[in-house]
Order: sequence, then C-alpha cells, then structure tokens
Amino acid sequence: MIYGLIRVFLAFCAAFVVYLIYFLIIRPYLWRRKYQAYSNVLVGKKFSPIIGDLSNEMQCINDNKVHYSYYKELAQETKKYDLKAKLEGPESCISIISSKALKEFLNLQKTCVDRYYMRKGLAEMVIDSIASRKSTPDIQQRRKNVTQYLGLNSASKYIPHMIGCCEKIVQSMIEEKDSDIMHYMNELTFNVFTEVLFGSGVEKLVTQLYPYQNADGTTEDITLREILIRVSKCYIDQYYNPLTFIAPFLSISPFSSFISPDSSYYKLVNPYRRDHNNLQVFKRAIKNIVQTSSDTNSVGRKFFDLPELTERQKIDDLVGIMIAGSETTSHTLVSCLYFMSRHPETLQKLREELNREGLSKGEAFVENCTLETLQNCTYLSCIVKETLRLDSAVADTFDYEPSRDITICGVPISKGQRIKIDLLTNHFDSDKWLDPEAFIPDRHDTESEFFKESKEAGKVADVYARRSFSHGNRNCPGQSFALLEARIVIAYLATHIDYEFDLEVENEQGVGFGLATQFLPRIRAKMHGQN
Ligand code: HEM
Repeated sequence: MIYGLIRVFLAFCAAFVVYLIYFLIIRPYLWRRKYQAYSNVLVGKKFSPIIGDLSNEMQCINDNKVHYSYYKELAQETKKYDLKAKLEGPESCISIISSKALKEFLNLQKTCVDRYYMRKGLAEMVIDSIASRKSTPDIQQRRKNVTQYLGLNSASKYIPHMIGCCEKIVQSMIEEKDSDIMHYMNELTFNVFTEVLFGSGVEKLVTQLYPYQNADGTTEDITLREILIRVSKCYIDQYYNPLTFIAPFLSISPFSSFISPDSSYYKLVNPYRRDHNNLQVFKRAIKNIVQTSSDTNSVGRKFFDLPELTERQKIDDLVGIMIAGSETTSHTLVSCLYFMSRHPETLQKLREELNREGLSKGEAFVENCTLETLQNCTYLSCIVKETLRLDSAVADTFDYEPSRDITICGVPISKGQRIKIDLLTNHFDSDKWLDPEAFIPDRHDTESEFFKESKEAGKVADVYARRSFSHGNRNCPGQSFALLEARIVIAYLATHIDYEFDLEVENEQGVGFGLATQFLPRIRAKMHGQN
C-alpha cells in the first residue's frame, strides 16, 4: 500500500517536472521560433527561459531607478517592425507597434478581437470591473456610464473641489519643506477622486484607519489611500513574481475559466493570500462609504444604484476607476513637475500664459479657473501632452485576444493569443517627431515655430503616434477627466509654488515615473515669489 502511494507520488512529481519543462522552456521556445521567421516581427535577441523578455523591466525595477528607459533606448530599432513577439515570463504576447499594424488591429476589433480575461497584476484586483471583460453591450454601457459621469462637462463642476485639494496639498508641502512629491501627488489625486466618487462628507471616513497585514506578519492601521497604494504595488509585484506564471493554481482557481469568476478566489499561499485579504479590507470599506454617504448625488451612488449590476461589479467598477484614474494621473503630475524643473524656460513660459489668463496666486486663481479659461491655455495643454508623450504612465495596454485565427501585417496570430498595444515606442519615433527625446511642449502647438520646423523636416505625427490613452473601442474612458485634472493641478502648482528636485534626480539621465517606478524623488517647495 505504502509503495503504491510512493509510486503515485513519484509519478505525480515526474509529471509536474515534465509540465514545467514543457511550459517554461519548450512551449515558449517554439513560439519564439515561429515568429523569428517573419522579418516584420521583432523577437528578443536571446531566449531566456522563465523570465523571457521581462529582463529589461526587472532590471529597471531592481536597479531602483529609471523606468521604461529601455523603451527609449530601443525605440529606433523597434520602430522598424510592425509587431513585437514578447515573452512575459513563459507567457507569450504580441505587441502592436507600427501605425499600420494598429490600424489593422482596430479594424479587427470590430469583428473578432476583444479583451483577454486577464488574471494577473492590477487586472486581478478588479476582475469584475469593465477593464477585464469582453465588449458585450452591458460592458459598453458601463463604459458609457464612466464617460457620462466623469466626462469633461460633468467633471468641470468639480473644478472648485480640485482647487481645494491643491490648496491643502500645497500647504502641507510648504510646511514639510523637503517632501516626497510622489506621495503628495498620490494624496492629491486620491482626494480628488474620493470626493467625486463618494460625495461630500466622506472626509472623516477616508481618514479613518484600517488594518493592513504586512509581509512580516505584523498588522498596521493605515488610511484607505495608503492601502490602495500598497495593495496596487503588491499586485504589480505579483505580475513579476515567477510563481504567478509557473504555478498559477497557487493564486487563482484552476476552474476560473469554467465557472463564475465569483467563486474563483483561491489564494493558497502568500503573497497572494495576504494581498487578497488586504484588498478585501479596502473593498469592504469602499462599499460601506458609498452606502453610508449622505450625498445621494455622488458618482459612487450612481454606480451603486444601477440595478442591473451585481454588488461585486459595482465595487470593482468603482475600485477599478480609482486604480486606473488616481495612480496614472499622480505619476503624470510628478513627471510634468520634473520636466518643468529640468527646463525652467517652459515653467516661465507657462507662468506668463497663466498670468495673461488671470490665473495668478490666491483668490484670482479660484475666480478665473473655469473650463473656458483652461481651454484658452494652449501652452498648459502642450506641457501636459508633452509629458504624456515622453513619460506615459503605462507602457502598454491591457490584454486583448482574437476569437479566431487572424493575420496582422501578414503575420499569423492564433485564436486566444494575448495581444497588447505598445504605447511608448511610437512616442520616440524619429520619423514622426523632431528631436523625440527632448521635452519640447511647443511641438503640440500647430501655430508654433517648432511645429512648422518639424513639418518642414517632414516629421508629422499621425494620430497613432500619440498613444498614452490607447485607441479603439476599449481606449481609456477617463481621458477627459485626467487631462482636466492634470491641467488644473499643474496650473495651480506653477502659480503657487517654487520648487526644486533633488539634485541627484535632476542630473540622472532618462528619468521616468511610469507606474511601477521605484523612483521616489523629494522636492523642496516654497510659496511662489517668496524668499
Ligand atoms: C494620465 C492618466 C491616465 C492614463 C495615461 C490612462 C491610460 C489608460 C490606458 C493606456 C488604458 C488601457 C486601454 C486599452 O487597454 O486599450 C486605460 C484604461 C482605462 N482607464 Fe485610463 N488612464 C488615465 C486616467 C484615467 C482616469 C482618470 C480614469 C477614470 C476616470 C480612467 C479609467 C480607465 C478605465 C475604466 C479603463 C478600462 C477601459 C476598458 O477596459 O474599456 N483612466 N487607461
């Protein structure tokens, strides 16, 4: 009997080893070889089992510095191709690079390309949200709700609230003198969102402390904002954790594709179990905030009152928006401040424009900051656009998949293959942008000298050369909100503070503040115009 059991156990171990060899080495190797045959597909120079082509990303994260800089470095080489065949760990992914490939991809979206049901990284945090689901009519309706509640016209009523959030942050930054700017921008975008989503009177609730389990087993009481930042970072780390790819059954149920995702939470070991528990603390608190908020007109309440959605869908849509909207915007703000600090002439020019439009320090700012005034501030828009071009918060989109075998630019792509849109390479394409690595906001102003110079040099950026918010029927529905918020915050900070970044950071080449960056620069801020 005992020998029988040992034999079964050994047979199981042998089968697992064979599975690992096939899954980690043979399958990725064969996939890579398939695409090496196509001259318009970029395939990594060397085959690295297990980590695949993630080595660049991992190196950047481990070096605790420059993020996405490898996209810039490789852009001139990458842009020669239509597609990139990339191994993310042992998992394969096709990246859409050229404008031609993107056009074909968007065309296929109309018939047979849709979201891939992603169970890793940030998507795993909100598996019942819009972002992880196929484009069924109800998902399209849920996307419309986001644009309707947070689109430009609806969002403009939050301008006074956004300014109020800026006032508080500036006060704290000046009091602290030497401050962690990422932390402050996170706090700012989080505060903006909480009031927009949960209405007035939630401040007490969002400053309340909640238990958070640390990796060392201790429990700490922290705010919801801090939980969201930490949990998001943990889920990004899960994405790069080899266990997530090698043994997915440790983190999600093997039956999740067959049964309702509602029953698929299946966290066997840490960090998956711990991260999941912390996330549930956050979600329960969000539900409680919406249900107990006295403001029945809040966006959160509107989401909650939609009768056709399950409670999980409602919560995941809300939390999804908080993740998609607050971290991306805060990282963009840090980037923008950083570029203006490196190029003081741009900050000076911006201040002159704001001054002309009556946006100066104090009450004048509050009085004059309207949608119309902001729309007159061309240079302000250019600064935000140029920041998004040079340092997009995300390097590629969520995943897509075809429902049948397809070809893009003559390259066959099998049914179910993960596909993403590369969002950065085109931003550094020297055929489309003059001096692409430089921070030149004027390039986005069709009236500017630099724009004319670019045109004369034959560099004209087509619509697909700007990709920060992606394209197609699953692009970012929060674009207007993000751009409005970024313009208000940058205008407010430019008129209210003088600031300096750490010299060490200022002198670093290729600095970036994309989502998984480990860069936490400090700035010294004082009231604008004071000694
Ligand atoms: C600078 C700020 C932002 C950037 C750079 C950004 C970028 C993106 C990108 C690249 C995607 C993926 C699109 C795709 O898969 O093709 C996305 C999706 C999404 N974003 Fe944003 N975003 C930002 C701000 C916001 C804001 C403020 C909101 C909410 C108001 C938001 C809500 C969403 C949602 C809900 C999705 C999923 C859309 C879907 O799957 O249909 N984002 N965003």
